[in-house]
Amino acid sequence: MTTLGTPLSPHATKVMLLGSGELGKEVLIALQRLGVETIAVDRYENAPGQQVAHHARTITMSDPAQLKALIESERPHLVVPEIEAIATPMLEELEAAGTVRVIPTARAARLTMDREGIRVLAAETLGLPTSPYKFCNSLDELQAAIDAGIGYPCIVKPVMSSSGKGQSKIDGPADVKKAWDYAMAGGRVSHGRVIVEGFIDFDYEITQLTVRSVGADGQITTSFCDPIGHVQVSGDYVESWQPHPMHPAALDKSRQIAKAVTDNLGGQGLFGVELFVKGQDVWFSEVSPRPHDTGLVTLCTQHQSEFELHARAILGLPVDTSLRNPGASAVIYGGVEAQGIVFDGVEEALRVPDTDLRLFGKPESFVKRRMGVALARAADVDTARSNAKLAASKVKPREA
Ligand SMILES: Nc1ncnc2c1ncn2[C@@H]1O[C@H](COP(=O)(O)OP(=O)(O)OP(=O)(O)O)[C@@H](O)[C@H]1O
Ligand SMILES: NCC(=O)N[C@@H]1O[C@H](COP(=O)([O-])[O-])[C@@H](O)[C@H]1O
Ligand SMILES: [Mg+2]
Repeated sequence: MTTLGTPLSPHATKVMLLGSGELGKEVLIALQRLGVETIAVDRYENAPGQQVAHHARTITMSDPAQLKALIESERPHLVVPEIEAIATPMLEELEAAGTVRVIPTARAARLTMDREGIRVLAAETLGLPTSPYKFCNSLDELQAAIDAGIGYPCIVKPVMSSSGKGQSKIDGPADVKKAWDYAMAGGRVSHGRVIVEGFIDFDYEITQLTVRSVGADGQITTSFCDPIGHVQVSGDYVESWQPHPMHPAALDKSRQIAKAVTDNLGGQGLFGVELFVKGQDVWFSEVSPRPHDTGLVTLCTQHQSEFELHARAILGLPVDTSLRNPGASAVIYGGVEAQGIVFDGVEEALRVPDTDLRLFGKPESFVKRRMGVALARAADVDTARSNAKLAASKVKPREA
């Protein structure tokens, strides 16, 4: 049984988010609605989630000493990683010492912190279908891996990166050095190591949101959301929709893969399992042990968004993963490099029928930084997609 306290009192239930971007902001809001005291941590001041939490802290989360000092001084009941680049071995240490509970588990945070841990677990330990892959520490090793069987086309990614940073496709020998140099410049924490993956020529890709929560019998139970379809450009999501129609056999395989991975990672919370689908074949790509960017669409499609599902699941509360109506999301990029930008066209955007917006409030804009998202609900996914894209296109970020 879960007992919740009163924020800012001696009996508060305290939750600390490590990473407080657009996804964390929505989790923090969901937690606040349940009367949880929240601590938003990020690498820079005024991160989106820091603007809505009870407490804001700014540290280098990849520095184990800083992370330990912060957790020991704040003493949260739960620590919720929201990005990958965290000193996860320190989280394992603190969890093992009984200092804190990490969501979903410290081991899951470590395994998914870089591409190597999760890929080896999925492909080699669990035997799930994935793209062919090899890890490389130098340009020479990369070329050798491609020549020895990965072949062309292939995709190179820094082992530690997200949202497509440092990722590029190699179509032939002329692209190899460019891809290596780009990966070295683009990782979130520079490591000098990349994964090269054989290119999967999929029909479509989905995110299978999967929730591990406590059921009425006190046991962990797994529930699935309707599949989310999405489009990625340069490794970053630009559009998503729910539900994505699927052949029953492909859906069944997707859920078997999602169950196998999330059972192994364990703990409580929501996971975003990324899958490639061609006909009835399904490949595992990667998993976030936390809400997924493509799942922003659930803010307008489900009775409980992926953020509310995460909040409920981690607190041991019941969840409802059912779809309310079809919908879509479309990303709004900054388009400019500037601090404190302004957004024209918000009114025009919201005149598009059945739409909504999230402007994340990031203090600094970059050309390809995600600054907001348009959401649209409709009777069918096609209408929702075109309305979400239309609404997003009306919003014009510019320098103030
Ligand atoms: N082996 C592959 N074959 C074909 N397409 C791929 C492959 N790997 C990645 N992609 C494409 O690039 C996208 C991003 O890849 P991936 O999810 O590995 O990157 P990421 O940086 O972790 O992104 P995010 O953090 O947004 O999930 C995929 O969703 C897919 O569209
Ligand atoms: N694909 C992972 C993802 O979307 N993560 C989201 O982006 C934020 C970082 O944004 P930033 O790079 O603009 O600071 C993260 O904090 C998280 O909310
Ligand atoms: Mg991904």
